[in-house]
Amino acid sequence: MSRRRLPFSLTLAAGLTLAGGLAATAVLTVAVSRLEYDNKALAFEQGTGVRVAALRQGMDDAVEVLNVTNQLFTTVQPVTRAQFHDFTTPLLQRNPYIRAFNFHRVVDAADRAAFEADLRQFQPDLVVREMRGRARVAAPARERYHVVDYLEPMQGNEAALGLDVSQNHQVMDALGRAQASGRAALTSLLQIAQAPGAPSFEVLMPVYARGGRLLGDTAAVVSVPTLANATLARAGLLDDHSIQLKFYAGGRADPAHLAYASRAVTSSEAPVPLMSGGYTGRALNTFTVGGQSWTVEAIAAPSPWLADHLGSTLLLTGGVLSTLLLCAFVQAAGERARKVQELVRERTADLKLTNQRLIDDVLARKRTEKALQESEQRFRQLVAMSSDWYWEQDEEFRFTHVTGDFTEKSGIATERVLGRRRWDYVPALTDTELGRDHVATLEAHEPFRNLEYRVVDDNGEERWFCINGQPTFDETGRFTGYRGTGSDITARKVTEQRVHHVAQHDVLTGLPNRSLLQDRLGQAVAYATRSGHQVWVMLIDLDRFKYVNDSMGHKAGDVLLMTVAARLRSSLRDTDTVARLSGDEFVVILSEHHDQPLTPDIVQRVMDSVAQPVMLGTKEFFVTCSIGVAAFPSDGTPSENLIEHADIAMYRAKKLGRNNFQFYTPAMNEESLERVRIESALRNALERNEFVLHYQPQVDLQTGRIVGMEALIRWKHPELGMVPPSRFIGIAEDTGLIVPIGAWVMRTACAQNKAWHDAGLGKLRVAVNLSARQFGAADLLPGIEAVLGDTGLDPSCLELELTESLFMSDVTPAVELLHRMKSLGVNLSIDDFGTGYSSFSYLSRFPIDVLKIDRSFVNDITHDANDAAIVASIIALAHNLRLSVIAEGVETAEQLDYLRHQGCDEMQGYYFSKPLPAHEFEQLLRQRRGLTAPEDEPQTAAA
Ligand SMILES: Nc1nc2c(ncn2[C@@H]2O[C@H](COP(=O)(O)O[C@H]3[C@@H](O)[C@H](n4cnc5c(=O)[nH]c(N)nc54)O[C@@H]3COP(=O)(O)O)[C@@H](O)[C@H]2O)c(=O)[nH]1
Repeated sequence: MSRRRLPFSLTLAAGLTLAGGLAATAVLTVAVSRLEYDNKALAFEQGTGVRVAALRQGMDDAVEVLNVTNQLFTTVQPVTRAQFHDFTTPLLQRNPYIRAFNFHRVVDAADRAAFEADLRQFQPDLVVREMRGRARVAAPARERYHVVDYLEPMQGNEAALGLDVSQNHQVMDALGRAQASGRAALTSLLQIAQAPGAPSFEVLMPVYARGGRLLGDTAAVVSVPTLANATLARAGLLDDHSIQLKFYAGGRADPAHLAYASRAVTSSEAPVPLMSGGYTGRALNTFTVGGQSWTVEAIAAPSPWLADHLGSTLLLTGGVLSTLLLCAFVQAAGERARKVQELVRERTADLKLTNQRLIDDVLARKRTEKALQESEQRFRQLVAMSSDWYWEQDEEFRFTHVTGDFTEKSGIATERVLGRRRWDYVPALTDTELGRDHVATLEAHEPFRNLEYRVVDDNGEERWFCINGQPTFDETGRFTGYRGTGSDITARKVTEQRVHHVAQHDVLTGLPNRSLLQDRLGQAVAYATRSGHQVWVMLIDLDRFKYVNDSMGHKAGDVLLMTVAARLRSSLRDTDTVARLSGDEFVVILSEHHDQPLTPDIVQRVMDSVAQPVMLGTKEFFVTCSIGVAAFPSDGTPSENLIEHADIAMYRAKKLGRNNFQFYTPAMNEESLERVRIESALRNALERNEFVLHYQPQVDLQTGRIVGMEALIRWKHPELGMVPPSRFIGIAEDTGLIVPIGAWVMRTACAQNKAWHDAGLGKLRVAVNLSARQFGAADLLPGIEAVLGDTGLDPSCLELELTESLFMSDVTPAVELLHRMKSLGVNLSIDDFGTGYSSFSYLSRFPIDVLKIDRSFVNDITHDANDAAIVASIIALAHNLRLSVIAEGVETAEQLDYLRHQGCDEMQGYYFSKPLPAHEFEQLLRQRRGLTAPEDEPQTAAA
């Protein structure tokens, strides 16, 4: 069998079987189909012949009946009406297709009247008539008439009585033919007056008198459909519709002369279209009766295709199915053969491959054995060279072998190990989760990697080992123990511990850093939650540390921090945590124990320990701190906010003058939030141009004239509204924002003053507040110089207001700085004088020009003798030192009066005017308003 394949995986043999089978089926089907057609044609031909013969017989029978009737007139002369009736009545009953028998009598013109009179016994007024169109009219006078005289049956045929047919060509033509042939003759199809629409013909035979004279003729009116149905019924074919018959008068199938048509198969009886297409035969037969030709058209009724081709269809179906089955069988047989061949081929290839592999395996095994020997040798050499050792254990995890240099590498004698389990000589292993996991791993016979544990070696020194192990099994799969390697990782561990310590501790002080602090805080909170005890978090911030750092150098700052760290540590219990958060900020975690309750004394103790004098170089230095305390859970602080709340409390402590401690309260949080809000808005205020300056006049008490003004900043915030300086100056100082803001104030105030000078409004002096941060800024002097240079303001018209606190820490550098400022030509004044240290000694060393008496003293001079005395003393002191004095916060005439009497030089206060926007202040100048002279009091010009 060929192995070639046809498309769609059909084998060639199956393809040939399919093609041959289908071809044979086709040939046989065509042959059988042809036979079926021939049978059908023969049956049609026979059926047609039977039907034509039956019809012809019917016609002949009709002629014969007429011949019988005509015999009556030949035999009996004259025949009476009654005789005619008696003779024809049984004939009519036997032959229902005969509609009527007639006797056409020949009537001469002379006999017409008598004839008509005779007829009137049947119908009154009857005359000889003829057909004109569809109407019957009296026949006109003619030589001879051919009138219907006897008529049977009369009933239903009355219309024909007395009818002259001499003008009817068909009747007269048939009569002529009958006379000529001596045999009955047929008319063609007639329309009968009494039955219009029913195709009929007449068969006629002449009647002669004994002398040979024509008396008339006998006629039978025959209904063709009745005749045809009767004859077909007689032949048993009336209900057989396999052939439709059409019966025409004449020699051809002319529809105009159709006399009869048998019933055709209706549409409901027709075969369904899919099955239609059977035999379609048609045949024409012509015969002559009574001298008249008749044509019969036979049409085979449509029949289902399947009925006509049942045999061939079955043959085709059977042939195709058999072919397909045979084809499938051949295909399956072919497939099976092919698979067997493929299998044989694959098996052969597999065998070859297996064989090759066996050969390769043998070679590989030899190579492996050799490599193993080499590897073993290398391994021994490597182990000897490396810092690792190799070990083996039995199925009970007892050491059975360690490499020779184990003791040298591990510091442990082999006797301490062999025959024992690992945890026998490292008992701590079973006390830890790591050790317990390890034992579980061994019992599960699973490999393990990088197990690190601590060992004490034979010299009592702590070492760290790292081991890896692999379970071993014999050839039956039984567990036989473990083997693996070990190494001494002590050096790495020490380094790791160092790194870990560094990562969690502050390098300078050695205290825990922020990261470790968080761990400890978590533990403390967990303990407090479990035990129901308190945890206090203290945030400690050194007061004025920045000053030490800036003025004495970072080394001094570091010494201070280390000293404070040591003091904090020693003032607390070992169980408390002291951590350095950042810079000069420390955090202490105090955990309460049932025998050691937490009290504010502990906080005070911490403060006291910090406040001890510190030697920085050769100088003794006093440092204080501010402490905020947050308590968990008593003050409601969530654990994650403890440091934050301690910070808020610490800030409050700072605000309250430093060197004190505060416990956190929720109200502080509000302040803190407000502070955060202000702080974030403040950062953008300058660039958004939200600041303006107001100017408050300073008035000479002798002349009553405005001699200067203090520039006071105002912040117009789009949402917060007008924010007073008391709400943001402190924050600006803390955040350092005061430096750029202060620079803006100085530049704006100088520019404005110069503009008023240029406008001819007097050579006024403008006072600008200088904050601590500005005072400490490195670019203070160049900044002032630049402003004066840029605005062109005379330096003597600028006054810088400083507070005493700026010089309190270390006077010497402050004096130097003031001298350098003074050398620029500006005026210097001490603001809020009397509220700070007010050390008279430094006043003599400072190059200042003005003392500004704080408004808290001025406020009470009229009803507090002390304040009045202080104010008088300040004025006297200033004058002694050749300083000018200005009193601020003057609100009443009484205050003004007292100040004047004490010789105060100038005043500033609501009594004369509140701080005013620039344009309003300018109006004041233009109006040249001033205080009235002392003798003219009360004054006139409060704003
Ligand atoms: N570093 C800077 N500090 C500034 C600047 N502008 C203002 N400030 C400081 O803010 C504090 C509050 O100032 P302010 O609300 O403007 O109050 C000043 C006057 O309005 C007020 N004053 C003046 N006369 C009277 C009075 O008769 N009665 C009364 N109750 N208050 C009065 O005193 C404030 C001026 O004080 P002082 O500076 O001490 O002369 C305040 O400390 C400002 O210093 C700035 O630009 N930079």
